[in-house]
Amino acid sequence: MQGARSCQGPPSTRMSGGDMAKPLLGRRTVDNDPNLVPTAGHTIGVLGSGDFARSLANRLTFSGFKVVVGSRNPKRKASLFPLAAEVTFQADAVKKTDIIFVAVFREHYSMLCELSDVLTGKILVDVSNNTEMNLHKESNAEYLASLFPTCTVVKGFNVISAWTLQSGPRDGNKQVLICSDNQEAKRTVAEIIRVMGFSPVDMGSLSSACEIENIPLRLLPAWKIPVFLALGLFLCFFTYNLVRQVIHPYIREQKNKFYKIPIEVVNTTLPCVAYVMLSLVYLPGVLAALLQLYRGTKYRRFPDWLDQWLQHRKQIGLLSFFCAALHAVYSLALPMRRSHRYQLIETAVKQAMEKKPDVWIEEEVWRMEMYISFGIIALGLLSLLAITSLPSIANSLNWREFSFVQSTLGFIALVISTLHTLTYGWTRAFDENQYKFYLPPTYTLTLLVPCTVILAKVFFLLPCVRQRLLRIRRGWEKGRYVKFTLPSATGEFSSGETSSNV
Ligand SMILES: Cc1cc2nc3c(=O)[nH]c(=O)nc-3n(C[C@H](O)[C@H](O)[C@H](O)COP(=O)(O)OP(=O)(O)OC[C@H]3O[C@@H](n4cnc5c(N)ncnc54)[C@H](O)[C@@H]3O)c2cc1C
Ligand SMILES: NC(=O)C1=CN([C@@H]2O[C@H](COP(=O)(O)OP(=O)(O)OC[C@H]3O[C@@H](n4cnc5c(N)ncnc54)[C@H](OP(=O)(O)O)[C@@H]3O)[C@@H](O)[C@H]2O)C=CC1
Ligand code: HEM
Ligand SMILES: [Cu+2]
Ligand SMILES: [Fe+3]
Repeated sequence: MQGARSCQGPPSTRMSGGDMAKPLLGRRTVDNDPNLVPTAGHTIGVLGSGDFARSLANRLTFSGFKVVVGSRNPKRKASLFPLAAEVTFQADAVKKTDIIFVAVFREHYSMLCELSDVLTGKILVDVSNNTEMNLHKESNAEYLASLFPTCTVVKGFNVISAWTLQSGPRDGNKQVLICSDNQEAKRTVAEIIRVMGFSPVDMGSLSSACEIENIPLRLLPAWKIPVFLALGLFLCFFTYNLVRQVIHPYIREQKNKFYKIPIEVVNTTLPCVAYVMLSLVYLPGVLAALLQLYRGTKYRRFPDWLDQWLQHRKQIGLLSFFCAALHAVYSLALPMRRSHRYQLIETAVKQAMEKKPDVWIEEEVWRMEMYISFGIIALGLLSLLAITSLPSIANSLNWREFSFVQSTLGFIALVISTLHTLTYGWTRAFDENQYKFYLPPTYTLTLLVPCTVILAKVFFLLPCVRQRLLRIRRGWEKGRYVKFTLPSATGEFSSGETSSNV
């Protein structure tokens, strides 16, 4: 595979693997040649004069290296580089150094072939990225290695953006993942990375290059489905609330209520999304348990959709928390608004004219005290879940503690959110005036899934169901007449002990 496209050297000098690479490169280059210890003052080459080359040259000169840039058109590009950097022709630049960053796109690698003679025995650092995952058969770095078999290729820097390079390692990600088949070359590049203020992370041999090249292409992969779910729910509920709160009064009573869109409509939509998403975190667990009860075994795979769902619960939960937090802030802002002040004055004037001295309604007062308190507690619990999902915190908890917070406290948060919604809604579901265009109040819609989840969880607590579920999770199977006794048949131990994160 390598030989076919190589544009360098006779076949006998080609290296096919890591170990064979060593004698060719020669220990000379790293250990015995004092010029090659990559400390400040050493000359480093950069091929290409684009954005990345420029940032790289900047960072390298700031770090004390001498930089020589190889361009096809050095006269035109020289002004773009720091004065300390020498900008010259590609072949000229390559001759002046032993470590060369190849800052051109993969598509143009083959055009560097004319340099193959001067490149012999040097270290090439491949910094390239692809536009798509697995676009090519082999990684860019392996392709470069196949074109220049007498060079040592080190993959690195592709996970760092030109911007991060420019602004220095204080902002953004500090880690530079590198890999190579040649240990010494890798050590040399790692040292340069360290001098530049980043931290090198050894990813092993050049065959890892593919993995490293895919990293910058992954845009929050686990978040895609949850984010679309949240956006979809938001859109549904937003439209529904818009119709009920704005369009209905406009059509039926010619009243202009468009001012409600930025805060009131959003603040009915966000909590609904938060609440439904929270119930969707606990629904797949219920479905999984039902499936296990029905099948009478845990040794069969869940269907793919359920598997996917179980794996996305963290992201769904965190998005739910995000919406709930926004909802809380929006709710606190409700009485700040000018419209609210006008309404207060309006009702006060009305009451004065009707000569009603006391407008205190005990039931309404209690309802509000209750639902706000429930909301605050629920948000508090969700914050706890969100905090424990930070890797550093999660690592400091043992498995039972983590599962207690995530599974038990999370479910309690769902129950309290339900109380919050119920006390907020109160008897409104039975009030005909609340039905706009026959559409029921929004909160009644949101109750469906959460209440199902809560009822199902209560069902699992029934002793007979619980026993069976516990046995199944301990490996018991329906129809296999294996004598099986639970260590504690009375159900002494908590469910946390027997469940595992699927
Ligand atoms: C703000 C927030 C942050 C979150 N952060 C995280 C997070 O960091 N990490 C994370 O994982 N989740 C996170 N979540 C999601 C959620 O809290 C967890 O997934 C939680 O463990 C789900 O609890 P559960 O009781 O439904 O499921 P689990 O306790 O996971 O059980 C689910 C189902 O799996 C099956 N099962 C359990 N044990 C076994 C077994 N031994 N063999 C076979 N099947 C079994 C059962 O059918 C069970 O019903 C977060 C949620 C929120 C709201
Ligand atoms: N921009 C970024 O943030 C990052 C970029 N990278 C990687 O760095 C490499 C360079 O990217 P970037 O600097 O953004 O790209 P640019 O398009 O800005 O620069 C590419 C450079 O390649 C040189 N080049 C050499 N041969 C050719 C040729 N035949 N045709 C066209 N150009 C050629 C050109 O320099 P000249 O005309 O002087 O010869 C040109 O300036 C890519 O592999 C990219 O994936 C990696 C991580 C981040
Ligand atoms: C500090 C925390 C919270 C406060 C102060 C708060 C406050 C409020 C207020 C004032 C309302 C009424 C909104 C209106 O008048 O239109 C409301 C409704 C609601 N809240 Fe909360 N809440 C909090 C947390 C939560 C949490 C954690 C959830 C669920 C995850 C939640 C879900 C809901 C729902 C579903 C409604 C009904 C929306 C509707 O249909 O109009 N709230 N909350
Ligand atoms: Cu919807
Ligand atoms: Fe070229």
